[in-house]
Amino acid sequence: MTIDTHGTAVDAAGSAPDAAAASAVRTAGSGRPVLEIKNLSVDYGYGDDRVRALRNVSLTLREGEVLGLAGESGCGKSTLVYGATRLLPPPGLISSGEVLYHPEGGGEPVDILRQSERELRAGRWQDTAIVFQGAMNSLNPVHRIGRQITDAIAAHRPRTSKAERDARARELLEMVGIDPGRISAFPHQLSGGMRQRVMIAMALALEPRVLIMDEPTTALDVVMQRQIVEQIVELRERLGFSVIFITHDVSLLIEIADRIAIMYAGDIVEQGPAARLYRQPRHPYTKGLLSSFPPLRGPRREMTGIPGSPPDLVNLPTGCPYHPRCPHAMPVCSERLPSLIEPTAIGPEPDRLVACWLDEDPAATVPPELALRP
Ligand SMILES: Nc1ncnc2c1ncn2[C@@H]1O[C@H](COP(=O)(O)OP(=O)(O)OP(=O)(O)O)[C@@H](O)[C@H]1O
Repeated sequence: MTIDTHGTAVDAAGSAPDAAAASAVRTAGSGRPVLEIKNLSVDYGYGDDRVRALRNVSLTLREGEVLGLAGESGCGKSTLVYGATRLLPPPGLISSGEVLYHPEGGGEPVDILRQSERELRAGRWQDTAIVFQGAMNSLNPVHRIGRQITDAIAAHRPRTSKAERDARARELLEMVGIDPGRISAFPHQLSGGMRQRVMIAMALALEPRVLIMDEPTTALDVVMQRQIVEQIVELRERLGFSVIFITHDVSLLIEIADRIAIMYAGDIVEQGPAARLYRQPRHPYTKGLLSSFPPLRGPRREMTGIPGSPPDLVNLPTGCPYHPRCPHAMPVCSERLPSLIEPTAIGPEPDRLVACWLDEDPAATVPPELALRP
């Protein structure tokens, strides 16, 4: 057992048995990008009062992977996926960036931010489908669930016959664990978990390559959460789509994600393979998050949480926005914003990016007594 530069215990083989076991059963993606978000910035409102919800965020989703996006409430997780899919509610405004969608078969990527409304509509559901936060409440209460699924299919595939659409709706219900005999049920006749499964069935109706799920299980009890999450993972392995899974519960992501990106105050502060990120979190904020949620399996960790609260996005602190809460803050942290780069202080680590001065410049490491206190 060794202790890394941030004081995290790692075993000699560099493995965390619990998380590694969970990730071993997952299917690895091809590694080819399917969605590339580049330098995306989003503000809500204008002028000095604007909320700087995203600042130059870059993130790549690869074919066939589950990419987890975690961070405290208000850090910009939803804004990132709604911005990337052009579904931002007003007064959200994209001020810069591009979002490249790589079509199946390796054609030229298209920039979603520059597509016409018609092109966007064609791609929605077919290329990228989203299950929104609280989606189960967006089913129409006066229509049977079967009709709501077949309407979604008809809107994109008008040439299909009614019989084909009905058969597909039954198949989709079965796929998400609902008895196809319930096709004539109204939403109020189903439990919350079943309604959420219907929404997932609708999202999968046109076999999208990318499925975005924004806190898909938050409103459900833990048993139902677990069942639905397992189902999504199983469907992903069977159908091969890529998933962006948003949650504030990083422990859940360790179980289901191939890679995890951690957001803080409108930016990504760390990303890497799920098991490695769990075993050896590099950014102090990632460590704080990990100590805020009990692990679902494996040895217990001490739950300490993160002192303080996230910054006001209208008046961000100078330098690294986490420095006022960071137990390792140094003078440089309040002066300059660290870039999201391969951690050089410990030597390059495959597929890991960190935005922290501790990892960027070994010479910047100072004894604790000289560290800047909040
Ligand atoms: N319509 C809006 N008008 C003004 N500010 C907004 C609006 N929507 C979001 N914001 C702000 O943008 C920031 C990012 O919000 P966002 O919902 O993307 O965060 P999140 O990480 O998804 O949070 P949660 O986990 O609570 O959903 C927050 O500070 C929020 O207050």
